[in-house]
Amino acid sequence: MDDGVSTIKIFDTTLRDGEQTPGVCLEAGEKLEIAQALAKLKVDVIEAGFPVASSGDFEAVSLVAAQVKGPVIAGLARANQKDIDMAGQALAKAERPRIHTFIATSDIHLEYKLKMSREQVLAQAAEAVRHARKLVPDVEFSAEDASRSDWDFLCQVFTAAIDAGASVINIPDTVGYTTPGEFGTLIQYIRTHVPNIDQAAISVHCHDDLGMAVANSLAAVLNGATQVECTINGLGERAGNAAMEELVMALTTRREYFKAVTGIDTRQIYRTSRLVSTLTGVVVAPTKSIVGDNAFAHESGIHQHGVLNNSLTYEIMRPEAIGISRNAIVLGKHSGRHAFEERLREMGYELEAEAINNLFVEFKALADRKKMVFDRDIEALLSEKSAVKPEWYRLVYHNVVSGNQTLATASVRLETSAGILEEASCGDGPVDATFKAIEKAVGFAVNLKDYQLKAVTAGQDALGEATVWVQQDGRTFSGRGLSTDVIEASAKAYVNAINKMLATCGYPADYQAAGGRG
Ligand SMILES: CC(=O)SCCNC(=O)CCNC(=O)[C@H](O)C(C)(C)COP(=O)(O)OP(=O)(O)OC[C@H]1O[C@@H](n2cnc3c(N)ncnc32)[C@H](O)[C@@H]1OP(=O)(O)O
Ligand SMILES: CC(C)C(=O)C(=O)O
Repeated sequence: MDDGVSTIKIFDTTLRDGEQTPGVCLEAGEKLEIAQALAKLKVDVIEAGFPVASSGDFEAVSLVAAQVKGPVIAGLARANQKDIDMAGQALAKAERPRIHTFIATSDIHLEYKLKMSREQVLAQAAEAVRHARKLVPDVEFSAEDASRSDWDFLCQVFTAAIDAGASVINIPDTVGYTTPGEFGTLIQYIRTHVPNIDQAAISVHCHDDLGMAVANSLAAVLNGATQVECTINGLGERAGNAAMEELVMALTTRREYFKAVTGIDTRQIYRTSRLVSTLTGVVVAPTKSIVGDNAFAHESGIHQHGVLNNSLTYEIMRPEAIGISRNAIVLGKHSGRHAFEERLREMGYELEAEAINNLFVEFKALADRKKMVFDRDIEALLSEKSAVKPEWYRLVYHNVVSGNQTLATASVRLETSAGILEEASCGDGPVDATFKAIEKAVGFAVNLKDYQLKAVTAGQDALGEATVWVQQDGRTFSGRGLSTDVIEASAKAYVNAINKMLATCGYPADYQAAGGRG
């Protein structure tokens, strides 16, 4: 604490707990891209994954550890030697590695899940921290399901973990069960009943099952927690985690109340939210606080009147504070490179000259098809470029004949390293016909789980953004496509999802057995 104002560390777990959102699966390259955005946002800790979970996650944590500088890079590990060793290896190249080890402390988890006694859990927690400390100097210990644990046992476990060398003790509300008043009291209890608490930082990790993850985290801050764990857009297991943008903007907007600051560059919030939404395929609800489309929109006359006179009448923060520009210059096909570059800078992007040149070419192509190019269009172009695209297949051409009296018929041409594939198919509407033609071209059955289409901005000439989810080996992969032609956007999204699926799972076994065709 300094002048009564505490500094709250932001521990971002978008890449670990956020990836536990059903249907989300990020490749190593996608995790790296999000981690780089998080570093720009100036989070204090990036939990990059759970290295023992899969070779893909091990690779992702290693990549982030090697390439992302600035924040502490953490890897999760159960309280056992194998997990901790794997985490240590994955973090080997990190500037500032942290092993985050955990074990449950609630009786319900001990009895039904771990089948361990309290004494065993206590000993295993201490042993795990001791072992992790042999590998890295910074170890975080979490007592899973802390909020439903016996408070005195919890304090014993934390005391042992700190004695064993934990630098951070984390108090998760794993199942989103607690309430702000109760959680604040628990933090106070831990502060007064763990004798060596001064040797460790207090962290909290709240879930949103009852919609109180952010409120509970803030109650913890008011009671002495100095690290909060959270995710972009509130992603996470079940109903998700505390949303970083909400926590940070609550602390920023109500600074006089919380008497706390973070090191976050809030102007990076909006673009990070968009990037995470694009790469995870999880759409942000329009009414979502801070980053939803409606967060700064005013529908009713009385509100509009007030905002026109002074935005403070109905806005408690400025959209510019999170990186949304209110009066953006609208760019069009007559706009030049200077205006385009200036707009990118205002939007918080710092791109290399070559990247700007490439983007400018795409911007001009879009401006030819669309009267006005808005910030959201530019973001969409940027996020499409950013999405990792292992290009097994590339859509070169598509054509559809469709109508209310005609059976929709589509033909597609795909390029692969082995040459050109062309196929045609009928279907139940133009999108179905196109997907069927693509499926015939690649030569294996694709398990389509979901499909979504939305306009990026308003107007008949708006860019259409298609998202497609496909499944293979029990895993879900999302693909995204962008075009003013919604069938083309859909076809691109389908091909992108197939490419991502192949990058992780390889070709389906029956396809390989049949000799393939790509
Ligand atoms: C609250 C949280 O969010 S915790 C993080 C949750 N995230 C995940 O589980 C995602 C990644 N998980 C995985 O990929 C797999 O579950 C793995 C690789 C970790 C383990 O897979 P498996 O070996 O097949 O075990 P499975 O998941 O079925 O069961 C978990 C095992 O870990 C044990 N376990 C669970 N938590 C812990 C812990 N914190 N410390 C030590 N052991 C634990 C369980 O008792 C069970 O042991 P058992 O196999 O001897 O019965
Ligand atoms: C591993 C811990 C911190 C966790 O994710 C939880 O308890 O929800």
